[in-house]
Amino acid sequence: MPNYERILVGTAFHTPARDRLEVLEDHAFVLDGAGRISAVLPPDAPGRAALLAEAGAADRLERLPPDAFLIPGLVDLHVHAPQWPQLGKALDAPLEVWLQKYTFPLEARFADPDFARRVYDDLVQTLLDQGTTTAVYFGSVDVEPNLILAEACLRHGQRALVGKVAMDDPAQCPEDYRDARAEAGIAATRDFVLRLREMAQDTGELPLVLPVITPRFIPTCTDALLAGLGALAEELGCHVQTHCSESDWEVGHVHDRLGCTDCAALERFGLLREGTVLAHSNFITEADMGLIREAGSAVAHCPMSNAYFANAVFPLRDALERGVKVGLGTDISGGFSASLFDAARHALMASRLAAAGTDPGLAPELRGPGGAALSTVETFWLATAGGGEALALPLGQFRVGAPFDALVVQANAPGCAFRRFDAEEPLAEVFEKLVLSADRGAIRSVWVDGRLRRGEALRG
Ligand SMILES: O=c1[nH]c(=O)c2nc[nH]c2[nH]1
Repeated sequence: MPNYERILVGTAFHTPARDRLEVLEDHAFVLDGAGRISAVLPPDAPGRAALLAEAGAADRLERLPPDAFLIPGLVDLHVHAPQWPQLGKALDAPLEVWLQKYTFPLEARFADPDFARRVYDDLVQTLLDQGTTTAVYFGSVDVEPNLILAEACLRHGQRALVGKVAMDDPAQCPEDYRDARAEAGIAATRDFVLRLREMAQDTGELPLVLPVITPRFIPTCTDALLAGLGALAEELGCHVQTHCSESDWEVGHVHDRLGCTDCAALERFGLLREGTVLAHSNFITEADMGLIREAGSAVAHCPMSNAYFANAVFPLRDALERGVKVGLGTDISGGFSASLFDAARHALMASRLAAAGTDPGLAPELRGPGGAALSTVETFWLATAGGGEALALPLGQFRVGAPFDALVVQANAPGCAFRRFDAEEPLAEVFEKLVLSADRGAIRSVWVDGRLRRGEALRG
């Protein structure tokens, strides 16, 4: 029998492949002392009854109540932490105006550590409450507030990748909110990566918080900064994140300046790597998809902010069929919801509109570009295992050896639309209802790295 620290027993849903739902009915999830899954035992596993009896006697057993279900924790690939105070504000402005008028001045305020502490403490707790067990954060330009953000993630137990935003081009960045020069931005990024690694090192094999090298996007970064950060990512072996091909203005800017697409430029600068997360990528070409796939990079699909800033719909089906790794981002605060469930539902709706077309004046066969819309199973996969795959980390599904990052989702919670009236309702249908209707009120507890981080412990 496996070594164990805790055992949870209940019915779980996960998607080990993009189009495959697995219902693990009445399974026992055995967790080791490091918070990893050491075994997943079906009801008829030999020796299971004795193991559960022993764990119960040792007060190490938890059983899900009726109509509660385990799912993998949600992976949000794109969050701007310092934009939390302006969620929902000013989204009618185009991207380039929104950045200069609202966003850069707000991000600059995080140089005040008290403000950073107050906002980040609230953000991390709120995202955990919404079921986001892994968040990939853009921070701000100054180093210290990003360490405050990392510290909040460690304290509350949220898995995170945290990036110091690098931006140095005086033509696109405010005087008082940018890296002074390319060399200064590279040195500050190095300092941040090393200090964060030191802060997070004692949390086991896979540190709870990782650094991510974060050139904001090509328009705000000089060539020297982009090349220097590419070399630094290689030297330090870091994840990378940036925005890519996100709007007509942005794509035009890159083309006029560098004579190529964002992806081609990022590849040249050494920034397309395994574990690179490219937010948006709405205008990527077939050749760009090949570059992303070959590099092992991934797209953070952000359907909410795309609806405001993109002027187009991300070609999700095409990207998936060409083998591009894709996960989801809320894109707080270009996206107006903190919930990755909302992001998943917006991805589903965007894919349906893209598939069917939107012009009622056209005959149905002429209206849409064709291609299949997302299924509910694929939508859930994007929010969980797709995010893990994008980060090249063992997240988003219940696999032996993986950290136990999970949510207990309760049907019939007061005030919540995820309902179940019929105990005979097939579990695959309950799963569909969960994906499309569960919200904050249905999330009963949140586990990260095998530890309960939010909500209530269950009884053995
Ligand atoms: O949605 C976005 N939010 C941002 O903060 C940003 N910066 C560059 N491009 C961006 N897009």
